[in-house]
Amino acid sequence: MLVSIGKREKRLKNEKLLTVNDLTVEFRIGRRRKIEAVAGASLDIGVGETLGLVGESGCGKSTIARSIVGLQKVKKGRIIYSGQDLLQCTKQRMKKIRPQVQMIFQDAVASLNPGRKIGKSIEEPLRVIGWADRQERGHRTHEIMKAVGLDPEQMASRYPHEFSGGQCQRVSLARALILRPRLLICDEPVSSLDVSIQAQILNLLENMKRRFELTMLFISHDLSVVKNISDRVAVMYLGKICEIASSEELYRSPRHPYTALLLASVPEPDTAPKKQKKGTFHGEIPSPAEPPPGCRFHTRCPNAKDICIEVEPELKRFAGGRQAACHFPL
Ligand SMILES: Nc1ncnc2c1ncn2[C@@H]1O[C@H](COP(=O)(O)OP(=O)(O)OP(=O)(O)O)[C@@H](O)[C@H]1O
Repeated sequence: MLVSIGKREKRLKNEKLLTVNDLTVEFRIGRRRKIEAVAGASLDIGVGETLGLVGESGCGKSTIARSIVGLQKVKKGRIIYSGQDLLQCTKQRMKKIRPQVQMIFQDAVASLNPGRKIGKSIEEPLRVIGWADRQERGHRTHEIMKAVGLDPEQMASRYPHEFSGGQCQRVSLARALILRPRLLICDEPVSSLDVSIQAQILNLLENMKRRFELTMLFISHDLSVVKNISDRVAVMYLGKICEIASSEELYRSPRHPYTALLLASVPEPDTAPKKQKKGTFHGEIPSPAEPPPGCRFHTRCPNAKDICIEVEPELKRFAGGRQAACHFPL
């Protein structure tokens, strides 16, 4: 039987596993222009917590995720994992930490080698970190395939093209979990799947979270997906975090006008009684190459005043621990 991570020390829920502090990531566009895809973002995730990260396409969600797993060069900031700054660690230290922080992506099919059998793909991370014993690798592969709902006898020797999108996402989850990570980053893991399959994968993620005592960062542009799976939610706009609150509070009473408009723009299910729309966005998202001064949201904010154009609001903490970066919080 697959042994869960029960032996790990039980930690207090309010202990932070990950703290991202003032993270700034720049991309060079052509020879002269630069964009700040992430502009001083800060967030933290408690041990055993699921933090949702939402925002419109291009706001910097994936760039934060890629920075945490070391796939992205960072200009400035700190990424503290279990008390250690990942941006300052020695190579030796990073070799130990990397297996503990794993990521799954939106396009699971593309993330698999089409010429490699599924069983071998799942086993590969163990080989990479130096597990020499073939039998042990095989055993763990077998067990993790069962855990994610893939029949090892039937499926280990098949190729990715024989699998559906949902099954490929199960395979990438198995590849991530085989290393027994503590932190799992899910970057839009269900966005390309049919709605019925989305529910299955979300349930699987919840089960795996309990079974392996995972801490999760769950990224999606879809607020309804994030709502159910997250304990807390961070909202991002144009490279900045504009609000962080418990999932329940954020959806019940958003404090940042951007969050409120995002929530109002979620389409009602066909069966829901028709309500009057609470508000809609006006204007386009500005280019991250030329972000507006002051509050980056002021060009689209229905409540903007002069100060919003001039002074950038800080991410302030309110009673109950929720945070919002707005001069006139709702
Ligand atoms: N390698 C790159 N080179 C140049 N610009 C990039 C690169 N990667 C991302 N960007 C830009 O950085 C910004 C943030 O991108 P990012 O992918 O992090 O956003 P996102 O919120 O995850 O969006 P999506 O949901 O569409 O993936 C965007 O303007 C994007 O075009």
